[in-house]
Amino acid sequence: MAENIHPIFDSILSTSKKEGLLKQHGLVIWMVGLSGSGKSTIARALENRLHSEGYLTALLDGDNLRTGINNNLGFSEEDRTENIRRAAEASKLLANNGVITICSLISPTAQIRAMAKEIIGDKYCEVFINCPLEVCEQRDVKGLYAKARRGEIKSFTGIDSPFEHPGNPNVELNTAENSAEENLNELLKYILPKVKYSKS
Ligand SMILES: Nc1ncnc2c1ncn2[C@@H]1O[C@H](COP(=O)(O)OS(=O)(=O)O)[C@@H](OP(=O)(O)O)[C@H]1O
Ligand SMILES: Nc1ncnc2c1ncn2[C@@H]1O[C@H](COP(=O)(O)OP(=O)(O)O)[C@@H](O)[C@H]1O
Repeated sequence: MAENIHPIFDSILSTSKKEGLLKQHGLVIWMVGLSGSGKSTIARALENRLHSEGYLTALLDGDNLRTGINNNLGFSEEDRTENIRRAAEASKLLANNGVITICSLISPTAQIRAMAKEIIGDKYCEVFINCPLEVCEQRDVKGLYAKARRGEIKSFTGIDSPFEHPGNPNVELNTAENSAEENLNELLKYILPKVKYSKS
C-alpha cells in the first residue's frame, strides 16, 4: 500500500481541458472474450476506423502488454488479476487524458472485470466478444488450443482455466454468427455518440 505519498490531483489539468483540446471524449473500450473469439481483430478494426475519422486512440492488447509492462506475469489467477489491474490503471491514465483506449484482454472472471470497472470508473465500457469455445478452438489462430489439449500449456482459458460469461456488458458482439464488419458497425453505433465531442 502507498504510504507517505501525496498525490497532486488538484493541481493537474482536468480531463475536460484535455478533451477540449482533442475535441473528443476519452473512453475505455474493454473487450472481453476467449482466446480466438475476435478481440484483437475487432479492436484493430475499431482503432483504424476511429483513427481515420480523426480520433486519437490507443490500443492495449493482452499479448502486447505481456511482452512489456506485464512481462513478469503468467496465467495463474493471481497473475491474471495483476495483469488486468495494470492494464486498467494504464487505460485510466490514457482515458483521463482524453485518449480513446481500446483494451483487448481475455479478462476471464466477473471479479477481474469488476476490478477493472472499479479502477476506470465512468469511462469503462465493457464489450463482450462472444464466440462459443468450439468455434474458437476450431479457428485456433495461434495453435494454442491444440497445445492446451495436448497438455503442453497449463491453465488455458476455457480448457483448464475458467471463463465466466459477462452478465451485463454494455455491448455484446457475436463473432460466430456475424461478420467482423457487422460487429464493427454495431460497436460504432454505441461508441461514436460517447466519444463525439460536446462541450458540457
Ligand atoms: N494459459 C493461457 N490462457 C490464455 N491465453 C494464453 C495462455 N497462454 C498464453 N496465452 C496467450 O495470452 C493471451 C491472453 O493474455 P491476456 O492478458 O489477455 O489474458 S488475461 O486477461 O490475463 O486472462 C492470449 O491471447 P488471445 O488469443 O489474443 O486472447 C494467448 O495468445
Ligand atoms: N466476426 C468476426 N469477428 C472477429 N474475428 C473473426 C470473425 N469471424 C472470423 N474471425 C476470425 O477469428 C479470428 C479471431 O482471432 P483474434 O482476433 O486474434 O482473437 P483474440 O484476439 O480474441 O484471440 C481471426 O482469425 C478472425 O479473422
